Amino acid sequence: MSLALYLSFVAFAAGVFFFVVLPERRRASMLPPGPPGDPLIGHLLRMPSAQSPLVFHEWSKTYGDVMYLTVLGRCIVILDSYKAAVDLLEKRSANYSDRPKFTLYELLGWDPAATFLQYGKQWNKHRQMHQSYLGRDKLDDFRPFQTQEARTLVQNLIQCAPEKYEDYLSRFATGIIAQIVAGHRITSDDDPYLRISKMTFEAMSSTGPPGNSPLDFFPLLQHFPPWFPGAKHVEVVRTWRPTLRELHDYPLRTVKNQKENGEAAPSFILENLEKMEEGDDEEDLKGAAATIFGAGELTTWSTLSVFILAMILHPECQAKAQREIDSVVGDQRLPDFGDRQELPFVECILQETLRWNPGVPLGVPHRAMEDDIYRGMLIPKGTLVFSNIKGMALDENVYSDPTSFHPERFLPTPTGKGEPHFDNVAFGFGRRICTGQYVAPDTLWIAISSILASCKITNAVDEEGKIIVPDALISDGLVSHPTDTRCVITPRSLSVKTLVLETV
Ligand code: HEM
Repeated sequence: MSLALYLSFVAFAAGVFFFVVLPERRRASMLPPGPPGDPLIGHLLRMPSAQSPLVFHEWSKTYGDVMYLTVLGRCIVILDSYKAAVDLLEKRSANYSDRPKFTLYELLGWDPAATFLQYGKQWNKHRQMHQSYLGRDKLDDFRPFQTQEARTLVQNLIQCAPEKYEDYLSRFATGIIAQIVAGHRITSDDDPYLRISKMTFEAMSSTGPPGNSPLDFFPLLQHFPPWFPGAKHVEVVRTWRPTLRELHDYPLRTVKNQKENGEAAPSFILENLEKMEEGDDEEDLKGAAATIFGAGELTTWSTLSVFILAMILHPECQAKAQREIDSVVGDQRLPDFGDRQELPFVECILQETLRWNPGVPLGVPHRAMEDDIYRGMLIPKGTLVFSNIKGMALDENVYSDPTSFHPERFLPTPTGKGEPHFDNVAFGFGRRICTGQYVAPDTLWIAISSILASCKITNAVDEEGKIIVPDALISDGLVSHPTDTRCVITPRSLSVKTLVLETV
């Protein structure tokens, strides 16, 4: 080898070392702490297969509230404290308001959907549509039908067989969303919205949470046959896409017809149809409406199921809330929104339900648009940032005895512990915060207060007469749902039963 060649080789090696290896090492040394991973695949084999929010929370006790993982080269940060989530997702929202690309969900037909759209013009348009219809100033418009649906819910609960309770809780959630989106009131079991929403639920159950399938990691797999390893979701897409498209098409088609016939009730779709201008794409309205179904239904239903589970396991809380309702509302009527301020313990039950088992325990991932430095740690561009909402609920620095269901924690001291309400955590953070953040608590409150006022929730018994105590287990997935809510729901008294059945 000539000297010149040798020197060029040394110069090249030194260049690589100083300009590539050293900066990479320096970057790697600045990454947030996390459990050790494997070469190339990172934490793929170490990712929890179940109850990931709880496992991440345990890991955070060793690695801190900003924890770093990688899976097949994809960087992931888990935020396990409210402070870190606010510091990054709210205070630095200009950098953290993007979402990763959810290839499987897009192919399934969730396109365009505000929840999954990347940060930009189209997301902004959808967000504006949601905010202007679901804003705090619109709550009074929804309260009459929320109240009516809550009355129907208790009528159904006290008359149906126990195995139908979950169906009626789900129907209540669908009923509210159908009213918001399409001005439609559900009155029969074979309502098209019930059918579409049931099928949508089945579709989502067969895919798992967004961003988790091999298609999301390797989008090219969409072009492979379903038998190819990792491409089985191609078949799932084929099976379920028509259902998802029906969820997009049916509401707009129906409201348009009603509008032409002068029969359309006020709704999200009607308001936006009337605002539509030349050149506006109907697909945007379809997507924005379907997203309200997708994001608002299961979350509301699951939270109500958590409430039922809590009441089965904590009859003392149920009795205390009922005493409060009796003293404020009496037994001649059911609670309405005008009573909310006077019922602090019912409010605590709502907050504790949101905290004890948050509906969306790992949030929906945000995506860092540029490199960022936080507390001296590097969060690389492209990192998926998860808020561990469940972890925040279990933060012992904020909530005493956090695994217990203890609504009094929110009451001011000395009666309670003055701990912070959970509705500023449960709905996420920053510019991507849930657009149902105002309407959802109202829906939940009127359902919870109506159930407490009129129903007694007790343990079911098995064939041998033994009391069934459900495990407080929660399903995995984007939205978590109690796995066992077996109970018996009866009217609190004969007079309440008459009142409920006569109230429309
Ligand atoms: C108990 C009920 C609910 C819970 C716990 C919940 C929770 C959440 C959470 C944690 C997020 C992610 C926020 C983030 O990225 O930081 C979210 C997003 C979203 N939620 Fe909800 N939600 C509920 C009900 C609703 C309802 C009733 C609606 C509509 C009426 C709704 C519409 C949305 C939408 C559109 C997004 C995506 C926002 C975006 O990406 O810009 N949610 N929700």
